Amino acid sequence: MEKSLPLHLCHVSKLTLFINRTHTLLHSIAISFLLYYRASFFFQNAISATPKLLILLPWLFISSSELVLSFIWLLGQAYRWRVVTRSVFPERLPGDEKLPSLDVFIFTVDPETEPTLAVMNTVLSVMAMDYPTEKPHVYLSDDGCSSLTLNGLRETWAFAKFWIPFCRSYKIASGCPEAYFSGVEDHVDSDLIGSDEFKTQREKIKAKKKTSNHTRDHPAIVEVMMQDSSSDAVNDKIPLLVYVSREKRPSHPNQYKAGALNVLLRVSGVLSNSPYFLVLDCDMYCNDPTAARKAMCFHLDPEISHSLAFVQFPQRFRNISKHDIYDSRIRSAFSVQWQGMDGQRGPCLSGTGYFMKRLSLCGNRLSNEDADPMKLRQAYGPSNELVASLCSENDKPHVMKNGGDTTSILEEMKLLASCTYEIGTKWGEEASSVGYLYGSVAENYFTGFTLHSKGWISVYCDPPRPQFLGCATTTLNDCLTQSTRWCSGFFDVGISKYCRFIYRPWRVSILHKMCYAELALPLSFFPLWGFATIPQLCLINGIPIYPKVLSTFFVVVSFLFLSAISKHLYERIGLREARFMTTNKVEDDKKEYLYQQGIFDFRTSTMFLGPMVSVIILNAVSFLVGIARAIFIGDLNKMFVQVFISFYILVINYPVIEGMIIRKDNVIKNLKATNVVLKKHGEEAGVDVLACA
Ligand SMILES: O=c1ccn([C@@H]2O[C@H](COP(=O)(O)OP(=O)(O)O[C@H]3O[C@H](CO)[C@@H](O)[C@H](O)[C@H]3O)[C@@H](O)[C@H]2O)c(=O)[nH]1
Ligand SMILES: [Mn+2]
Repeated sequence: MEKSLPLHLCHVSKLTLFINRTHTLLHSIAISFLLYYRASFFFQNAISATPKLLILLPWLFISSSELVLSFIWLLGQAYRWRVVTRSVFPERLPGDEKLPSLDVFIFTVDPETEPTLAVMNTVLSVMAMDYPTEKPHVYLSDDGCSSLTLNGLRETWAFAKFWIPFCRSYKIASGCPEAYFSGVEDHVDSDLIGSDEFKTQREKIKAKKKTSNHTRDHPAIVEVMMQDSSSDAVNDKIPLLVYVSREKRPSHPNQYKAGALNVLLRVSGVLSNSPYFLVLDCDMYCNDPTAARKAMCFHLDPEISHSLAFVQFPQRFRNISKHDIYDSRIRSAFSVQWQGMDGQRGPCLSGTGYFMKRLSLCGNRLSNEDADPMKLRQAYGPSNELVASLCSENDKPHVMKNGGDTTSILEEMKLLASCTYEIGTKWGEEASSVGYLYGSVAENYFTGFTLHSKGWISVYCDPPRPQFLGCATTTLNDCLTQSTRWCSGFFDVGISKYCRFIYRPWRVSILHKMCYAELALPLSFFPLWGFATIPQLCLINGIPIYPKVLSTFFVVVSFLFLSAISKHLYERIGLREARFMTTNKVEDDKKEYLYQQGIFDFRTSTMFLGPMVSVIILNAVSFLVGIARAIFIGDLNKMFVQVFISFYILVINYPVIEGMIIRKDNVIKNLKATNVVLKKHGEEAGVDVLACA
């Protein structure tokens, strides 16, 4: 009886479905009216007199902006079409002995920006997961090849022998020591911290830290930490822990995280070969020991298991402030888009916090007739051990435990982690089924996308307690660096032959295609620039480009504005709470203070600040000109929408204006400097513009 109960349920809220679809319908009717209004202008002008270029050009620009925005909006509706949520029942899983073994991959690259202590906390948190003692195997990939990280891992191994039995015995809610002990800092003796002894100790540690290798030219290093088989009580056993630093040579491209992922796929293949693996960024500790069991509720469900590639958990962050001024929690992705995609073939691969089926990346095509060792070697490389692991039954105990030859296995793993191993093989090759794909800095998006194209599905699991907690980017500079990397990564894929609409178009539904296309095509810059400059320049020059107040089309424009804003607020507030430049995870007290207080930190490059400041100056000028026109010429009726747009842009950018004019702190230095430079350059141009008006 118990067995027939489902392991998970999928809910579709009828109310949300109704609201979303009605909104889509009404909004698209209004858009059609607006497009009709624009088209009729060109039509009338074409048959009447020849329109002046000065009027035609802005109309053309604003019409194309509206067209592009409508297209983006239309793509975005795919997320709203069928939003699903899921619940899981880990207590209904089969007994511990029937659970599959699980490899865990953790990645770190630089001990300077990714503090070793935080990485070790992540390692311990997964080692302490509530999963049968011998089944998880934890691998740490260190792309920085730092002795600090390796020594840290050795220490962690020693500490784990005490920590993990403690967590198991007392059912500690989070296996991350830092999270568990936080609060203890309050009791730290401040006299001790001020003492000379403390200072000398700190300097010693600092000096030790500097001895880290951190090089881009080194051989592979692999170290396996495991208990001897004679170990005592079950509760005292701890998972296998492996340190891997792949070989790096300046002459060989390292393929960033995708390269590191493929090395761990191979190394773990010969050592533990678990049928599933969990991928975590170094800052994402496991916040709920039952996370793996929750994922198994999907992977072990016979109904979907054969086609399920991965279970994605949302990225949640431990350092989000009340105001969250930079939207560091990435609400649209994890609260709207992924749920919407889950109603189709499944969410995107988010890079961290997911449980992947090994078969989907290694050996998808391995039907019996294909399992020719020669062919396998061509695809997977020369390692016999690896080919054997591909052919063997999954879930086998790892080789070393069975008394295998330790040295030869270590040598094999070093071969698998060498930078020449992939030459001539199919690793990372586009459209092969071998490993993570190269060619985009957003390896997660690219790989997830091709998995979906090959017919695999994914599910999104978002339980109330965050399963994994990471460190969000909390400075403007980091947020901009991160989104630039993502956009260029997505765009690389979007404009390649892997464009969602042309790559294997028959494999996925039109709605799922639309979701992927919406992410891959960063077109919003075009309407954004259009709306931030065209109505304003026209206002300054006295050219009306929107309907008069209280005309029929004015109602259409107002409806579109209110409909867009209210839907946005409903989703964000009402509903629920090209080089891989890694983000900084060091908590800087001053920056952290600003973020927590909701104070914008403008210490970023003028490349980002320049456009922002110019737009604000333009909108301020056009708003003032608009008001002056209303008073002296009395044409507010014709110009109302344009005056309103300028005003609205100024209101939503208030923090920048505050930084430019009111604030005196040094955090806004760059902004002030940009402002001064722009003013100087703008003065002459500004005179010209005003002269035209
Ligand atoms: O050459 C590299 C570069 C990065 N990393 C690791 O990749 C992870 C993600 O890097 P981070 O700087 O934190 O980037 P984020 O923007 O936070 O990462 C998101 O976006 C990436 C794709 O751009 C995905 O790979 C990540 O999983 C996803 O969390 C970190 O653990 C790094 O240590 C490596 O192992 N090797
Ligand atoms: Mn990160």
